[in-house]
Amino acid sequence: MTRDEIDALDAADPLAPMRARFALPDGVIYLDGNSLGALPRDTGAAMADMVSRQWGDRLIRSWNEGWIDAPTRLGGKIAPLVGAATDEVIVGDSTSANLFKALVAALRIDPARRVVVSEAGNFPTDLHVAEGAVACVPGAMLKVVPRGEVLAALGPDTAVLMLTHVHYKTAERFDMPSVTATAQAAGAVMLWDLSHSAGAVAVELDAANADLAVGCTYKYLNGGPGAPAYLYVARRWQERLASPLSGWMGHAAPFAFADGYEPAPGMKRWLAGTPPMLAMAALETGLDLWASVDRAAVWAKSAALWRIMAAAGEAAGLECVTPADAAARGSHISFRHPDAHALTQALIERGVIGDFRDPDVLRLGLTPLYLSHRDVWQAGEILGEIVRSGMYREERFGERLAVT
Ligand SMILES: Cc1ncc(COP(=O)(O)O)c(C=O)c1O
Ligand SMILES: Nc1ccccc1C(=O)C[C@H](N)C(=O)O
Repeated sequence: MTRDEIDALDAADPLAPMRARFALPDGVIYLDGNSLGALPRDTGAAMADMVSRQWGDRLIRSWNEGWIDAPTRLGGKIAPLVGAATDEVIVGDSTSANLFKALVAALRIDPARRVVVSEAGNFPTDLHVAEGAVACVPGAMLKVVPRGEVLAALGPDTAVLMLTHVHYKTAERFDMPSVTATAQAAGAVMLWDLSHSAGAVAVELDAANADLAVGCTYKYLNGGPGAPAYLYVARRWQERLASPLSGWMGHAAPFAFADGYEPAPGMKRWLAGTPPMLAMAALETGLDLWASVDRAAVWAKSAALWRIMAAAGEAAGLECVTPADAAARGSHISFRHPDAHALTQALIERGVIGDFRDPDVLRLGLTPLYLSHRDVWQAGEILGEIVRSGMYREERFGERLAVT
């Protein structure tokens, strides 16, 4: 594509005004919003209000002025982004903690079903938490198989199939409706991790008849570092499942201060402790940005940005490990290269921030809310220059960072 064609795409982009809603540093093309989303301009003021007015002035009265309902209110704001009803999503804890709650609850449905099936190479926390969850349920075990074998691994002993919808490394996307149907036909419950999906691609949990889902909010939802995660429980499960982390905020009447636990109706039972209100304030600002956004335009732009970077990678002779079919991938693009770490560092030196995924993947996040077509095109030009010049082989790019 020529630069004029790229500029024409930006001129016609209905999402172009969203760029001004984010505070991005000058001289940086940020292609890591799939790891830590950018800072919305309104977040600072919202947090200042939270600190000085809500906490400082209103003090404990704030719990009755919007705080106590924040987990369900924010869940309701995430719901349309994942194709759920507002009363099927709650915000709280981390994705890891929500995975644990969902897995143990699913393992308790039927004592004859004791196996959690998942994909080798899934995001590590999913597998690590599953290891921990099966250790808490007598007789339970984890079966991790290659991606192409997950459906064949389902059997009469499978309690739950746990998969990440869009793969963190390759961006490969499972077909949610058909995988969910296959798991359920085998008698298993389907648990999706939507961390790389929500805000990046269309997700229709209810239409796919999903059972359980979790996801993080600090990537495409721009909630801030370590922002609270979310949990989805399909309505038909809500009165049948209970959280193994039976804390007082999930009690039917927390302020009755009873000794015995009685789960709250609906999604509130999945809360454990007190919601982190400072973090919730930042997250709510990120979520509110989505209210006015045409989601179909976001999914279409994700695909268009991807094609621009794919063309640049191809021109530079890079091996793309992300599927070309837009329906079979998420919003990021990954290239395999033996010097992927050095390439990532060289890009960062040139102002293009992407990331490296061990052992050999350069991963570039293409967030449609705040990236222009020109940004992605320019990043692609810089990537081509770096590859062709071989400058990434210079010694200074050899040092490994602790957090990549
Ligand atoms: C698929 C997936 N699951 C879970 C997580 C993270 O979980 P947590 O927020 O608990 O660290 C990530 C990324 O951080 C992820 O990519
Ligand atoms: N939470 C983090 C903290 C520090 C550095 C990265 C992360 C990520 O979120 C990584 C991301 N989940 C990934 O798909 O690689």
